[in-house]
Amino acid sequence: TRSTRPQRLLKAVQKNATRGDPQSVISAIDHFCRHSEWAMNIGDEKVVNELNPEKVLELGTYCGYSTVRIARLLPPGARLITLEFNGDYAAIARQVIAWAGLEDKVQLVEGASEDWIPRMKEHFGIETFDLVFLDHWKDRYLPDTKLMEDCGLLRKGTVLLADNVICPGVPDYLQYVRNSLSYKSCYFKSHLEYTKAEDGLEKSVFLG
Ligand SMILES: C[S@@+](CC[C@H](N)C(=O)[O-])C[C@H]1O[C@@H](n2cnc3c(N)ncnc32)[C@H](O)[C@@H]1O
Ligand SMILES: O=C(c1ccccc1)c1ccc(O)c(O)c1[N+](=O)[O-]
Ligand SMILES: [Mg+2]
Repeated sequence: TRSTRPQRLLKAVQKNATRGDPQSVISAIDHFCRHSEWAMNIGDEKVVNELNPEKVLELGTYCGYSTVRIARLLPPGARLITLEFNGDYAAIARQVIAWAGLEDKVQLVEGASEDWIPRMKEHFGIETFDLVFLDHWKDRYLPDTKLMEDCGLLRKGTVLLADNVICPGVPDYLQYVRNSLSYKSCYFKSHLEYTKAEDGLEKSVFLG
């Protein structure tokens, strides 16, 4: 049977990237997406860098591209937990993360955000997160944000970084973080990965 796009993306990484070199993994995936097949990775243009998080939560792993982008910048001891409920994607992502040599910084959990957000404390010993990257199905951004609030996982200063707030768009989430007195929100205009369509990231700081 025909291979899947994530399988072809992984082959491109194993062919073109150097084991243990996260930047070469990122470049190999960007090249694959520009010249072979578009894929829904955040891409190389939508970037916010001034963060120095110790505890990061990523919602939506897919093939692990953004996982590698974030984890490669984490200092020793810092860690990223990434949630992916599609088993096929999770299997590919594990191999991409391993190829980048970042297994020690990343915990990939195969499961749904709504099931695992309430278990962060008892299962991972995480009290609060410094950074949450929202990039899973767009109808989950708002309910999962409220769930994280209810579970006490956000502290004064926690940064929520949301992809695709314009394309495909997340109107209910945007309205919430931009109008809630509990967040200071700002928009980083960019483009939908590997295209000229407008998109951008919304950075929202939880005020407690
Ligand atoms: C856009 S892709 C993630 C892209 C990745 N963050 C990157 O930039 O490389 C969205 C992923 O979220 C996963 N997903 C969607 N809803 C989810 C949920 N509620 N819990 C866990 N994973 C979810 C999908 O299976 C898909 O792999
Ligand atoms: O929803 C799509 C989508 C819709 C239609 C076809 C392909 C992808 C998408 C597009 C760009 C993204 O950065 C992204 O995170 C997603 N997503 O699925 O979460
Ligand atoms: Mg996205």
